[in-house]
Amino acid sequence: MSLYHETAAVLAAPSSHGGSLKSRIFSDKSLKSSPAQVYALAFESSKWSVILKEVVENSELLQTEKRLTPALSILLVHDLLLSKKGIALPASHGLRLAVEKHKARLQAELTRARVRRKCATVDDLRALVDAELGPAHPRWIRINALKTTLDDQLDTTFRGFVVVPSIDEVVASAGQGRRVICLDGHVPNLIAASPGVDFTKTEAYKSGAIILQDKASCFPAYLLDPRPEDGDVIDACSAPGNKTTHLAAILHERRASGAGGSGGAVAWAPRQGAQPAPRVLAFEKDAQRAEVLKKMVHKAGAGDVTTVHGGADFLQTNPDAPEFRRVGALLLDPSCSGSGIVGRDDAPVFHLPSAGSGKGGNGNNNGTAKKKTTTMAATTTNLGKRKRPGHGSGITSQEQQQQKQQQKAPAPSAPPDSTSDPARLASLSAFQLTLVQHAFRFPAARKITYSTCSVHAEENEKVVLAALASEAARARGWRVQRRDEQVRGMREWPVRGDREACGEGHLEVAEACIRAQRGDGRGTMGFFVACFVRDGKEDEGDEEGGEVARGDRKRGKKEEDDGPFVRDESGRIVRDEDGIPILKSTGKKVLEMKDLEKQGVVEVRFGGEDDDDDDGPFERDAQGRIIRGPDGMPRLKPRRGPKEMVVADDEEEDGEEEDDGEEWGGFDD
Ligand SMILES: C[S@@+](CC[C@H](N)C(=O)[O-])C[C@H]1O[C@@H](n2cnc3c(N)ncnc32)[C@H](O)[C@@H]1O
Repeated sequence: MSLYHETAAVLAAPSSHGGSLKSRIFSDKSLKSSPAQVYALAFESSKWSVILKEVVENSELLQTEKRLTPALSILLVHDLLLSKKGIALPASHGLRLAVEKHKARLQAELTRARVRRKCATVDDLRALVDAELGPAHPRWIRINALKTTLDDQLDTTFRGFVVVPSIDEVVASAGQGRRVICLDGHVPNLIAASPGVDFTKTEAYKSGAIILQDKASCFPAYLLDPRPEDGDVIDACSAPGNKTTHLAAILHERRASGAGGSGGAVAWAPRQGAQPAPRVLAFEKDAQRAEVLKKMVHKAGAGDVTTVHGGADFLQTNPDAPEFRRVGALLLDPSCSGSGIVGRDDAPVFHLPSAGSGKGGNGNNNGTAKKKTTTMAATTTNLGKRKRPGHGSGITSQEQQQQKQQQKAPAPSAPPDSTSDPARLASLSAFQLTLVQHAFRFPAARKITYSTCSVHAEENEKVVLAALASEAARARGWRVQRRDEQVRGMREWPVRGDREACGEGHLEVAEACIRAQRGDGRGTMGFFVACFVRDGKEDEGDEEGGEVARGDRKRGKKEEDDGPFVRDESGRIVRDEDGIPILKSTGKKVLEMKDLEKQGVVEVRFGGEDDDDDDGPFERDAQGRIIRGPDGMPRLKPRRGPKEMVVADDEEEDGEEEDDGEEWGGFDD
């Protein structure tokens, strides 16, 4: 069967089986054509189908060529008039001949359709069609610190890309054929690149030096902020492993920079020369998915620091077992409804021409569906939800593979398109709550992130509130990590939890929760994350684990007594926006973010959204390159004029910060 017949068949299949258009195509083992080609043709033709329907109807193609079906006519006319390569069939193929002999007439109808829409050129018309799809989604690329550095990647993979200061410019570049990148202002080592640029062919991608990972999906590991003195880190629900490798990369950077956290001391490796270095313990219940996880861990170079527990149910672990006595942090990213990614793969409506209508039929359509339109989409694709695929060349099968891996896996038995089913939501949230409560029981644990790619409060804020109210939380002193305690990028991220879902009595919890919304211009998918912390007066674990944890905190306490810097109640050094510790001697006190903003001491700037001047909000060196901190985070320019930061001379000169290995933490509290 030809590409065109296969694509027409896919578009005709009922969407109630197999999920989105993309997942149906890529999971269809019977396809002879490349799934990427089928998807690109289906998507692009659907995108143009309102216009092509007019062209086909007004040219009376279907009346003349009886062999053509309405779906085939749209697909073939699309390629004839709009694809650079033309119809992908041999020159003598009957279908190709049937359409090509009407080329002049079809071309003339396309011109009329363009003029009706007041577009001077086909490119203008293309821009109009693209604009109807809504904002494009940037390509998010995490630089894998286990294998490379941001600088190396800027010099290699991204050589020739223009660095722009805002995500808006990245998104806009989609329709301009430009190759631009923006260094993310919230998550270190993260780059947003022009939509549609295919990185899967690059050496960096193949070697694991760069990882395609949505920005929001980078929040949990960054928010958890694992530090060597935290000990081992559990990733409870790991496959395919993006967050696992992110955790490993952060730990690696912390160790490489010799930086500890609040106390500045590296607790594990150097201690009496005997303690093993902290590890990431990655659990994955599904044995098949665990294989993907293992591959990903290996490819990312995280194998040395990661232990994969494949086919292992995290809920069956015994938190008091000796192997977990050093677990100080956990990342929980359980199966969820996936409602935050619903629509990500959906195609535009596929409009079909009527076989009976001729000139004058729908000639005045102006870009939206008419009542008379036969929309196969009503039964074939999810209506109204749109997503552009890889721009231009279409999405590749490798990309698709990775995107599929990156998607939250619904519970294996879950039916597709059931992201809002109340019974399923209830069962998912019960499972999610159990998971959090289980994590609370790890004796040396001090911080836990909980995340989903769901938009439903039932799986998000409600789980957090229920977990906080549980006996397990109260017994061990778990609380939510407040916004002002979070790492800088997360503190400054503006989209917070659902206040209504939290209720008047829990607005601090809502503020502590972090959300990301698809389609709000920030370029992320729908996502949720919150962090639980405890201060550690309660249970400290078994003898050895407890002893180690106590040792670490003692060191922290000593530094608190000795050190010259202001610390927060968790013992972390309080810093200004440039990462400069605040001296006790200056008398500055810890303030709420809003107070700091009001006073102009802290400026909340992210992703270049607040672009001060021509070259963006970041500091640059003499060559114009953006200056970054050791964690890869671009350095923000200091405020100017009356908002200028006041930095006391002695703070700048004080070498103690770097001496005690605090440099890394410069941007994170
Ligand atoms: C949302 S996905 C995790 C995505 C992953 N964190 C990432 O960023 O690449 C959830 C995973 O948790 C696994 N899972 C669900 N319940 C589990 C359990 N009780 N123990 C371990 N893994 C579990 C699922 O099989 C699925 O692979």
